[in-house]
Amino acid sequence: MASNGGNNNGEFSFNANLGVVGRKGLAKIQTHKSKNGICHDDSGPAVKAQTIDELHSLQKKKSAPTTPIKDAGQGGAAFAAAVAVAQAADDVKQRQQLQSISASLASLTRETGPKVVRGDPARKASETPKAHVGHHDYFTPELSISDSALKFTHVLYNLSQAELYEQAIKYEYGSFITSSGALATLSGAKTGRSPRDKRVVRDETTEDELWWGKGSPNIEMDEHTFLVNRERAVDYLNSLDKVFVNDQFLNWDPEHRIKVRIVSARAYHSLFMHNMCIRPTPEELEDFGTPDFTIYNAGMFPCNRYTHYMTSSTSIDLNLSRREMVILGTQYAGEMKKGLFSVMHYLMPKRQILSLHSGCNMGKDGDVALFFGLSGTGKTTLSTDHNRLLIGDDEHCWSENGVSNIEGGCYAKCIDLSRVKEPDIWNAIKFGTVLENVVFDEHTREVDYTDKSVTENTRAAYPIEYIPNAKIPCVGPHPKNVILLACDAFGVLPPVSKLNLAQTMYHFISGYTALVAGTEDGIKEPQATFSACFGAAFIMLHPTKYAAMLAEKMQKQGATGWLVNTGWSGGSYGVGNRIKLPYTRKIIDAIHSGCLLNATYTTTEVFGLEIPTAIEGVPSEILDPANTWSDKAAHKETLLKLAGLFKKNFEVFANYKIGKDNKLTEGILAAGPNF
Ligand SMILES: Nc1ncnc2c1ncn2[C@@H]1O[C@H](COP(=O)(O)OP(=O)(O)OP(=O)(O)O)[C@@H](O)[C@H]1O
Ligand SMILES: O=C([O-])CC(=O)C(=O)O
Ligand SMILES: [Ca+2]
Ligand SMILES: [Mn+2]
Repeated sequence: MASNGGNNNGEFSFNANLGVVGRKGLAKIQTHKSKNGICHDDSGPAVKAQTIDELHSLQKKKSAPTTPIKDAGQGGAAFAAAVAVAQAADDVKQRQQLQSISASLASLTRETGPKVVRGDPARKASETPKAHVGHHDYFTPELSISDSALKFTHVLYNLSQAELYEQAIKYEYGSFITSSGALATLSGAKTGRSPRDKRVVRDETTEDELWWGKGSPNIEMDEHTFLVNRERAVDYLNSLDKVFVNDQFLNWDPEHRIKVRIVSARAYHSLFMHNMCIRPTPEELEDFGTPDFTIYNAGMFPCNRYTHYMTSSTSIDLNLSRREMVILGTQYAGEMKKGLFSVMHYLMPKRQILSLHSGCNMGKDGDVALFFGLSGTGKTTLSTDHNRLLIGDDEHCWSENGVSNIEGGCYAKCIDLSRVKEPDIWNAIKFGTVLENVVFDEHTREVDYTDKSVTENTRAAYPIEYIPNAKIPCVGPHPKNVILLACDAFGVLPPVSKLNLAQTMYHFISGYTALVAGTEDGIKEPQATFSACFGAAFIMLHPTKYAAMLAEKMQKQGATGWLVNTGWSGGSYGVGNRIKLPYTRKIIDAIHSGCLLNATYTTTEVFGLEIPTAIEGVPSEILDPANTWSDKAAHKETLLKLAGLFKKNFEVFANYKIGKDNKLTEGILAAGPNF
């Protein structure tokens, strides 16, 4: 620098002699003239465009037509005619699609739905491929009697992951691409579900069918209030520049597939559901028709606190007869996933199919295992097993045909995620995956999975095929093993126990887990949670209905029940430690292989659980918790305390009949702790 521009003082200056800046202004730059005297910037071939806009329009080609062109003969005229027919059919279908979306978005008090247009309102006219400007690109209802009906609603319909990334990054505050290619998003003020804001319309039908009252997750609301909230959500969505619409499926069993439509305000929500529901093929989408169920997700837009029943600014409202759900005042995407799960908990039992809050995988020989458990107990972690085929991680159906996954994706907890311990989940966090509420380095975009700054409930939502050994289609034969997972922070339940049918039912109905409450200081006592059927927040009928179905199916198929404690060992939280994941995996391996079925067992006091004396790869002394506590008196005291909590919880079920005869009921009541 100093040699060609510096002066003696080390300051920077221009030297006029160098010809860069002259006193009379800029010096002329000499260019080499070519033979004909015309100057060229480059020597490559020219682009086939006259303008910048035209150049950009060349970048994207129209997606392949989804209607297969049949009878396309060799002759040019015949081919052209076939193309025209196919295009006309395409036009009709696309117009029907838009009409259906307009109907979904219709206000119930106005005559017609909004005018809907396909595509991003920000899309430049010049970017619109010519072929797209057919009459199917928009849908205008006949009547326009209000200002809101005059406005167009832009619909971003079943966008791809890449398109949704662009939408999120351009328009949604808090969206970033992480170093592994996942989309990091923030779910806003809510980083978990709001069960106390979930309401169900109580009408003549649901009055008798559903479980109401103490212990039930179904908080009632009336039809009118539902319609008020529905109108609020629909008006909000129609007031936006654009809405996202996903048309997808639930349930891999083709006989019992449900068509769902999700209307949402955020690309994050659309991408989440794209990953979590079953993705239709282009052909299936063309013939989608009218959805069986529709979600209106208004996200951050709150409910009106002056509306009857509203006790916060969040409301998640389910109307089974209208087959609709409205979400107001929460952006937590899990509400959509679990809202649809509630719907399945209503629809499937009506068809004699059992809906299950469980993970599911299958061995190479076709042996299927279910993993029940409350949030954080290990359904996703343990069903994702490199040696087995993953059928699904969270929601399944058990029918006469066997098992089927309800979803098309997985939703893994990410807190303290380790590449070594959970390699398949780690590798699934790549392009297309939604990463909720994680913290990352501002420069490298490297995620720090140990960071709980936003929440402890950090999550990754990815399509199931991101797990290399996913079983696609996600169906399997009848289960051989039914594993009940409990994360016992009291540290008194054995790492594994073999259950008889009555015990399996007892623990299924109890639905126990105990986690350490939150991350607040000073909490030393684990908090026991009992959630019937390991998913009380999602069931719609009385727990005994699901329990009776499970008992019947397990009995018929000869499935074995197991209770696995993925929680504490060697003392309660604070003294002991969480059982090492590799040990739990060894225990699960022994269940799958059949080894554990033929092991030697002893029976524990109080809970009367059968525990094995040895398992390959697991230190034998940890198999009986009584051995691992140094303070024996504290162990006995804690054991009795937990047994008391079980007993108290089960009192409400004592008056219910389970199954066809009373034998099962009596057996189940006797299968609990004895002290
Ligand atoms: N011994 C263990 N067994 C299973 N999981 C363990 C164990 N020790 C630690 N963990 C951790 O516990 C968590 C289990 O979470 P997981 O996502 O599997 O829960 P889940 O049952 O699928 O819950 P949800 O229904 O909320 O999705 C994971 O973060 C896992 O790493
Ligand atoms: O629903 C959620 O947000 C997470 C989940 O899977 C559960 O709680 O069972
Ligand atoms: Ca899970
Ligand atoms: Mn779950």
